[in-house]
Amino acid sequence: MSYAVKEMFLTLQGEGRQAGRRAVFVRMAGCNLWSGREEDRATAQCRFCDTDFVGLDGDGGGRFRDADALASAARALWGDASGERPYVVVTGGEPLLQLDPPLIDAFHAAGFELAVESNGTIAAPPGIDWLCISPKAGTDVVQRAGDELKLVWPQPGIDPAALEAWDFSHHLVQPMDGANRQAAEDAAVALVMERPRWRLTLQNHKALGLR
Ligand SMILES: C[S@@+](CC[C@H](N)C(=O)[O-])C[C@H]1O[C@@H](n2cnc3c(N)ncnc32)[C@H](O)[C@@H]1O
Ligand SMILES: Nc1nc2[nH]cc(C(=O)O)c2c(=O)[nH]1
Ligand code: SF4
Ligand SMILES: [Mg+2]
Repeated sequence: MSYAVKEMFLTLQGEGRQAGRRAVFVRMAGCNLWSGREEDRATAQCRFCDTDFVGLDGDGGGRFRDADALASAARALWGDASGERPYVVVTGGEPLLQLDPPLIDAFHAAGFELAVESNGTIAAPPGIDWLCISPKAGTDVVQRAGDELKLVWPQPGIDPAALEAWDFSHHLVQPMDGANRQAAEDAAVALVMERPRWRLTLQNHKALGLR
């Protein structure tokens, strides 16, 4: 099958337990919880998105005819830096709309360790090396196991205590960026102080002016 990619770039992973790590980001186009159009935001299932995932027009974006073409473009972005296994983060949009077993195999064949950032409403295929799930209030999260659960906070309608029962190695809380970011940071710190299972994660790339 072919793959619709908004953009592809080399940066540092900004968020979560792998923050600070050199990574190729592959941002898949499209999401199942929002059209990506501002006029639809107020009625979308996910209303706080900080990302443009519409179209194929970003740097390194396009329609890739098959899995090998996409994986080798990502591998070229990594370059010849040695000493660590190349690391790719597939995000979006919602990457599990498109990430299928042939693409997972192609990333591995290209030498990558594969991380995925997903909203958890689509079951993850096997073979992902690092799975981050970020639940959205009011949605049916079917993927309740993985490596890290990244809760954007505050989200009325989500009970952090209930999420502690899900099968994740790390429980992270990330302040919601937007008009109320200061209040969101305060709320995220308060959650950690109340429930020590949770650790704070900040969006380092934004503070650093990276993508
Ligand atoms: C743009 S989403 C793409 C992956 C997937 N659709 C998801 O939601 O997990 C990447 C990450 O950014 C987080 N995110 C989106 N908007 C945010 C915001 N306004 N503040 C903080 N994190 C946000 C998401 O929760 C997710 O963890
Ligand atoms: N540097 C950087 N780190 C990130 N971690 C998760 C991101 C995402 O949008 O999925 C992201 C992103 O957009 N940029
Ligand atoms: S699910 Fe992810 S990509 Fe989709 S609108 Fe929400 S944050 Fe954005
Ligand atoms: Mg982002």
